[in-house]
Amino acid sequence: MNRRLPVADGAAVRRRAVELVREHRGAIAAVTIIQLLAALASVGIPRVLGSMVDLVTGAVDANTAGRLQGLIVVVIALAVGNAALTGCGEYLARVLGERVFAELRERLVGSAMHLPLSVVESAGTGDLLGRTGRDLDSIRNVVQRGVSQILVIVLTLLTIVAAAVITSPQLSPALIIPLLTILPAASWYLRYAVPAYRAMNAMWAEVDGVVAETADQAVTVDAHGLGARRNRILDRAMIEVWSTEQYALWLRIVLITALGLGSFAPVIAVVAWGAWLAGHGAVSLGAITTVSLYAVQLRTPVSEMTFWIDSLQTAGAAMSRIVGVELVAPDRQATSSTVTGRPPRVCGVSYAYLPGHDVLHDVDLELIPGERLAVVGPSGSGKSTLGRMLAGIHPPTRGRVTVGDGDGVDLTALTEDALHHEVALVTQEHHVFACSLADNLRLARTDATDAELERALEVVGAAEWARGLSDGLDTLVGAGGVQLTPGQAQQVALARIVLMDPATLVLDEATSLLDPSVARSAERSLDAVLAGRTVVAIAHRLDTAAAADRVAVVIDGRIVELGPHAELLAAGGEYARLWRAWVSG
Ligand SMILES: Nc1ncnc2c1ncn2[C@@H]1O[C@H](COP(=O)(O)OP(=O)(O)OP(=O)(O)O)[C@@H](O)[C@H]1O
Repeated sequence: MNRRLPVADGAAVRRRAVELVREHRGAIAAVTIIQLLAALASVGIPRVLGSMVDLVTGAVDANTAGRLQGLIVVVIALAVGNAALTGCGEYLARVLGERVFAELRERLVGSAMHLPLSVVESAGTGDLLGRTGRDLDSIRNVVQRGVSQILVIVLTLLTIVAAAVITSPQLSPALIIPLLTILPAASWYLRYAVPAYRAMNAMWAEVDGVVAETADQAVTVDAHGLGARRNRILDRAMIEVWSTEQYALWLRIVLITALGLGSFAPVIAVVAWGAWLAGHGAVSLGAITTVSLYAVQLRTPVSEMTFWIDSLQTAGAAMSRIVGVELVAPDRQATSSTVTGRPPRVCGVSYAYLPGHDVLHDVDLELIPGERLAVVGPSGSGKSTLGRMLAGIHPPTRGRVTVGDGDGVDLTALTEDALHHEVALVTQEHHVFACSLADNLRLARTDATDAELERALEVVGAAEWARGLSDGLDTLVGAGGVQLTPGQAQQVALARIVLMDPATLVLDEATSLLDPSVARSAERSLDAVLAGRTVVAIAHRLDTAAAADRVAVVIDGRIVELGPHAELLAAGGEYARLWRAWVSG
């Protein structure tokens, strides 16, 4: 079942925006004051030009030329002041925007890193990738530039309207009334655009998910000839994206048309109404010049407003998906970090990936310190799920998995560091991240020294090839760097385990996917890592079980047999049956 990550509602997004404004109120106030001064300088220019018109159309005397020169100097000073203030405001706004965007990005990555695994698995990686990629990109421009631009637009509009009223109360209605026609168009647009953009982003996430999953599982898709089916799924998703994009485009066209009319109408109305008033001697030519220039000045912020209203809607929809990631409730609460004694103990544990569908039923299992326990059973019986419970990856739906003496501490009550010191899971996935070898290893323990990294590589038999790398531990590995072989990648994964130094290890078929020549050296590396630890090996190959101290047989989510290989064989039950089937090939 695919359950998407939550999407925050408008109130939660507004709360987050208010929080951001509060955190950066000093910088926002500085930008606002500077942009307000720039807007005042800008509306001052038409006012002075109007005075110049009045000066030359009025009675000309000996002082007129001198006064004209003085006004020209004022116009130039206002223009220079406006340019300087705008530049300064823009610079401060950009710095602020970059800072806020970086904070948002870090917070999103932090929330994503701590999402419960079960939530990510159920939502699909596409949804999360969409939020950390496309959604973050959609808000980038608005946060980095938009906030200051919107501030400039609002301040410019308010200052122009105020200046028009002050210049000529009779003329200003011709500027204000046509401008107000924009409001119903904008509010109509906002009502329909937000849900449309939200749906569009969700559909894009679907497309991203299908593409990522197909690329990720390319070998399986190829092997089973699933290419055509995957294409059909992608086509269906793209058709839905296309129709939502088309609808959003139609909304945008209506808005652009309305704003275009709304920005042009004041110019015509001011000139026409001004001509009528001037004919009746109610206003001067200078006042008409000033207010007409204001009407022309309005056109730029109004047309820019179209762009930013649209960007704000996309960003608002993206922001609700980004804030949504923070709303996922944690599946654990770290309360205790010190544990001593016993390895994990499973008490009455049941687990359901989907509510009401238990895949483990009331399981009890007590590990003996230092033992090797093999978990065997048919495919789908719940072995891996039990392994994940023992490693503290999923909290049990019912029951407890504890470590330590006495009553024990729930694995889910441990901090991440404390949990990794108690138990770790080794799977077949040995991802090498695109960064230095040292950083790859320090994922396990951030404070490990170079000497400790080298020792960990030594333990897993990787010291020799690591020393041969051009920059040693600082060599870039993974995509774009030195490509490690599957065997080396596994050694890196095992070296991480050495650095974590967990008391118990859960191996989920750790070496079964490697080719036999690699598997032999990998097993040697693995043996070195296992020494001195309690080990739970989830095994497909029953020779692993024969070599273990005890074997747990899992059938239909229950441990039906538990004991040493020889005892279970002699008992002639489920294990004996599995063993006979395995031996006969
Ligand atoms: N992420 C998941 N979401 C939903 N169901 C799951 C998930 N992972 C496993 N299951 C189901 O839980 C049951 C137990 O699966 P599990 O992988 O634990 O079995 P297994 O014994 O390890 O199987 P195998 O030997 O094939 O790996 C199966 O029915 C499986 O389909």
